[in-house]
Amino acid sequence: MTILIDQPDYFGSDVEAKTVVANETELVLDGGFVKPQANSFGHTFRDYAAESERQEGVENFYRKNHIYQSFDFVKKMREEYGKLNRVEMSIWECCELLNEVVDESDPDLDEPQIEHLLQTAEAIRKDYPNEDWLHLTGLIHDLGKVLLLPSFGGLPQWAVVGDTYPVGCRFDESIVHHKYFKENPDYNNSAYNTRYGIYSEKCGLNNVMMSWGHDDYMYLVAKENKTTLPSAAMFIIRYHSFYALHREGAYKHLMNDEDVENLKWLHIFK
Ligand SMILES: O[C@H]1[C@H](O)[C@@H](O)[C@H](O)[C@@H](O)[C@H]1O
Ligand SMILES: [Fe+2]
Ligand SMILES: [Fe+2]
Repeated sequence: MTILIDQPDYFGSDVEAKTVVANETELVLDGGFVKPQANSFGHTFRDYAAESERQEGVENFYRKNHIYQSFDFVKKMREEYGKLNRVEMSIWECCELLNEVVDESDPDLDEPQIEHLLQTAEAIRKDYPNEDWLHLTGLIHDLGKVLLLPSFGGLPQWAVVGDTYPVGCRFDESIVHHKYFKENPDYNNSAYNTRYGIYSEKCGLNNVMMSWGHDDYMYLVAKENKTTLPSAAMFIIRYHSFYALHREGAYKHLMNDEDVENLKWLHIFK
C-alpha cells in the first residue's frame, strides 16, 4: 500500500505534485509505485553542494576516491578480482547480504542497499512492464557492493562505490569534486593526462579501464558466469555510475557504435 502525505515546504509552491511517498522503504507490488521526488534529507537528488548531514562525508569520500584510483590501482584490482575465487552464492542470497551495506558516497540515501535494489527494479517494472531483463538488471545492478564485506576482501568505500570514470586518459572536469584529482599520481603523468591518453578515437568502452568499483566487478561476475542477459544489460551494470558520460556527455569520443546503441538503454535506466 502506498501512503500519500501533503507536500512539505522544500518542494516550493510552484510544484504541482502534491504527494510524496511517506515511507520510501516500502515495497509496493501492486503497480502503485511512486518515485520519490526528494532524497531522505529533503534535497533534490545528486546535489553534491547541498548542506546535509551527509555532505561532508560524501566529499571526503570523493577526495580519497580521486586520489587513489590510479591506472595502476585499477589494473591490480581487475587482475585480482578477475579470478573470481571468493564466494559462491545465489543472486537472492547476495541481495540479502547487501542489507549489511551502507554506501557512503550516496548523498541521497542512508538506508540498506537492499531497499534500493527493490525500488529500482519495481520502478522499472512499472514503466517498462514487458522488458523483464531490465527489471532483473535493476535488481542486480548494485550487487557488486558486496566488495565492502570481509568475505569479498573488505575493500574501502572509495574502491567500491561512487561515480566511475576512465583512467588512462584525462579526468574530465564534469566529474563530481574534480579538484581532488590533482593529488592522483596520474594527474601529472603525460601518458595519461591528455584527451585520449592511452586510447584512440572510437576504441570502444570495452577497451577503456574504468575506475574500480561495484560496477565493473558485477559485470565481471555476470560475464564469467555466462549470463544470458543482453548486451544492453551488461552495459547498464558496467556503466551505470559513469555519470560523466550518461549525464554530462563527456568521453563520447571513446565510444564505438555498439556503445552508442547501449547508451540509449542506460539513459532509460537512469
Ligand atoms: O553514490 C552513488 C552510488 O554509489 C551508486 O551505486 C553509484 O552507482 C552512483 O554512481 C553513485 O553516485
Ligand atoms: Fe551503483
Ligand atoms: Fe544503484
